[in-house]
Amino acid sequence: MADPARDADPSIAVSDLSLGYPAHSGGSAFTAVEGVSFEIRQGSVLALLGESGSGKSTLTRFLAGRGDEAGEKASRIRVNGGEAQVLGVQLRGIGRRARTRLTAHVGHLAQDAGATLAPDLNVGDILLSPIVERNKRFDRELLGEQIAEMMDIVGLPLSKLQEYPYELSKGQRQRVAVMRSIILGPAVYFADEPTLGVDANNRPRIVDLLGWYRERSGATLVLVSHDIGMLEALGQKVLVMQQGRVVGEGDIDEIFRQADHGYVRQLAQALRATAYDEVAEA
Ligand SMILES: Nc1ncnc2c1ncn2[C@@H]1O[C@H](COP(=O)(O)OP(=O)(O)OP(=O)(O)O)[C@@H](O)[C@H]1O
Repeated sequence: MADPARDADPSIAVSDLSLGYPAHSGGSAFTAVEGVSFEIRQGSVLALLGESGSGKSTLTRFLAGRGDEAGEKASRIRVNGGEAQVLGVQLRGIGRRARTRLTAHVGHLAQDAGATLAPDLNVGDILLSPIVERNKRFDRELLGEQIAEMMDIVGLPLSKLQEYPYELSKGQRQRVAVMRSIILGPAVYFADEPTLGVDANNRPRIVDLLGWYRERSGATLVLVSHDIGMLEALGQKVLVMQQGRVVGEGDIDEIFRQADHGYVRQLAQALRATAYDEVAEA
C-alpha cells in the first residue's frame, strides 16, 4: 500500500462512495452516505453543508481515517461501495499500520471537540501532547513560539496555558481544541463545525486561525460549517448534502445564485438569515 504523499493532487478523490453503520441492538444496518463523488485539489478549501443527519460527520470522519475510532463497534463506519483516496492512499480495506501512517498527515477536529479535552491536563500540555506522543525530542523553542502565535490569533492570554479545561468557557475550550488539531501540521485537515457553540465575537478568531494555518502550510481544508462568516472568509467550493447524497455542488456564490434544487435554495436562505442575525447581534 502506497505511503501518503503530502503533495498528492487531488488531495482527496472520492468515487461513488457509500458508507454505513452496522446493525445493532435489534436495528438494521444504516446507510449514512450514498453514491458520493468529488475531488479536492491540493491546497483548496471545501465547505460541506447540509441539514442535521445528512451524513457530513460520517463522511469527514471516514475520510480523516477515523472511521474505526469511535470506540463502540456500532459507531464504526463501513464502506458499502465505491472508493476514496486521501493523499494518494486508498481508504477502502486499509490496514491498521497504513492508517496510522496516513493519519499522521491528516488532521481531524471532531464535532464538539472542545468538550472532550483531557480534563487532567492543563492547556499547555493539551497542546503539546500530540507532539510528545509522536516524538519526545522536539524543538521546544520553536514550538513555544508557534503556540504563542496561535494563542494570540485566537485571543487567549498566555496565562491560560496553565489552566485546566474546567476553568475555561465553552468557547475557550473550543479554541484550544482547534489549536490542538493543527499542531502536528496536517497536509489535509477536516474540521466538523469548528465554530459551533462559540459566541459571535470569538468565531472570527477561529476563522483567523484556520486562515493563518492554511497560508503557512498550504494544507487542504474540509470544513463542515454553516457559519456564514467562515464560509465567506475561507470557503471556495461548496458541497451540499441531503440524506447522504450530494444535492448541490459549486462555488459558494454560484450555489446561492443558481441553485436549482429546492433544498439548496432553502439552505441558502437559511444561511442568509443567519448572517442577518449576526449583524443584528453585533
Ligand atoms: N453510530 C451510528 N449508528 C447508526 N447510525 C448512525 C450512527 N452515527 C450516525 N448515524 C446516522 O447516520 C446519519 C448521518 O449522521 P451524521 O452524523 O453523519 O450526519 P451530519 O450531517 O453530520 O449531522 P449533524 O449535522 O447533526 O452532525 C444520521 O441519520 C445518523 O443518525
